[in-house]
Amino acid sequence: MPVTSSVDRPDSAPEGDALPINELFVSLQGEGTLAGVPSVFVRTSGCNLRCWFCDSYHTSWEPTHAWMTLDEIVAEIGSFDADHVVLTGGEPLVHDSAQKLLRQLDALGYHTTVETNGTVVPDAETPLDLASVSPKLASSTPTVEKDPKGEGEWADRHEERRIDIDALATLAERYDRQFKFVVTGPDDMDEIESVLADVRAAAHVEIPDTDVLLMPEGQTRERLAETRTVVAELALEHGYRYTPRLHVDLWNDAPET
Ligand SMILES: C[S@@+](CC[C@H](N)C(=O)[O-])C[C@H]1O[C@@H](n2cnc3c(N)ncnc32)[C@H](O)[C@@H]1O
Ligand SMILES: Nc1nc2[nH]cc(C(=O)O)c2c(=O)[nH]1
Ligand code: SF4
Ligand SMILES: [Mg+2]
Repeated sequence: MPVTSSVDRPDSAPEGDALPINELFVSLQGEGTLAGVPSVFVRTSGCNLRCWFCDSYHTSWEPTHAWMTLDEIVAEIGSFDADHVVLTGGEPLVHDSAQKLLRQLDALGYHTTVETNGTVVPDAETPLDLASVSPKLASSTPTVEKDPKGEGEWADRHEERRIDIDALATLAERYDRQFKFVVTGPDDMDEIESVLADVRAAAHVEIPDTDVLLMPEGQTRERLAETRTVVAELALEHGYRYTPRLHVDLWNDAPET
C-alpha cells in the first residue's frame, strides 16, 4: 500500500532532514540497463514538469505524500532484501534532502540509481552510481487536448523547462548514465537526434549510442501493446537500445510495483 494511505505520518514538513514520500516498496527494476534487478524504490512527491502521460500522477498533477525523515527512509529500505536503491518521483532532485539521502545510502554500501528528468543537477560531491536521465520531448507537453485536467495551464511552463542542455551535459560528465527517452512514435526521432547532438557538443565526455535507450510510452499493458513494436523497430533502425517496461508487463499499472 502506498505510504500515503498506510502510515499515519505528518503531511507537513517535520524538523530536520526529511522527504515527502509517495510510496516506498521493493520490486524488480523495470526499465533500463538494470532491468530485472531487485531494487527498493523510494518515490518522492513533487515535480517541476507536467508530462501529460505521467505514470505517477500523484507525484506531479495531484501530489500526495507523507513526510518521512531520512532515518525512517533508511530504516525502511534496510527492511527489504535488496542492495539496489532507486530514488524516483516526481522529480527527486528538486528536494535538497535527496542528496543527503544519496550520501547516506552510499556510505551504507547501496548501489544507487536516480530517475530524473534531467533538468536539475545534484551538487558535485553527491555520490550516485547511475544517473537514469529521461529528457522530456515535445510530445510530452500537456497541451489543452492532452492535459489530464483539460486546462492546458502547465503547457508553457513545461515547454520552457523540459530541456536544459547544460544540465544534461553535466549529468553525463559526472556520472555513469543512461539517456532513456519516452517514445510515442516515429515523429519523436528528429528531436531525440537533435537533443543528443546538442548534449554531445556540450559535454566533455563521449556519450556512446549504448547509453541511449528508447522506451515505449505506456502506463498500461493495453497502451504498450500499441507502442512497443513501433519503438523497438525505431531502436533497431537508429542503432539505439530498446528498454521494455517490465513492471507494466508483469503488474500493469498497480501501485507499488
Ligand atoms: C515517473 S518518472 C520520475 C522520474 C523523473 N521525473 C523522470 O521523468 O524521469 C519515472 C520514469 O517513468 C517514465 N514515464 C513516466 N510516464 C511514462 C509513460 N506513460 N510511459 C513510459 N514511461 C513513462 C519517465 O520518463 C521516467 O523515466
Ligand atoms: N518496477 C519499476 N521499475 C521502475 N523503474 C523506474 C521506475 C520509476 O517510476 O521511476 C519504476 C517503477 O515505478 N517500477
Ligand atoms: S518529469 Fe517525470 S514525474 Fe514529472 S511529470 Fe514527467 S514523468 Fe511525471
Ligand atoms: Mg514508474
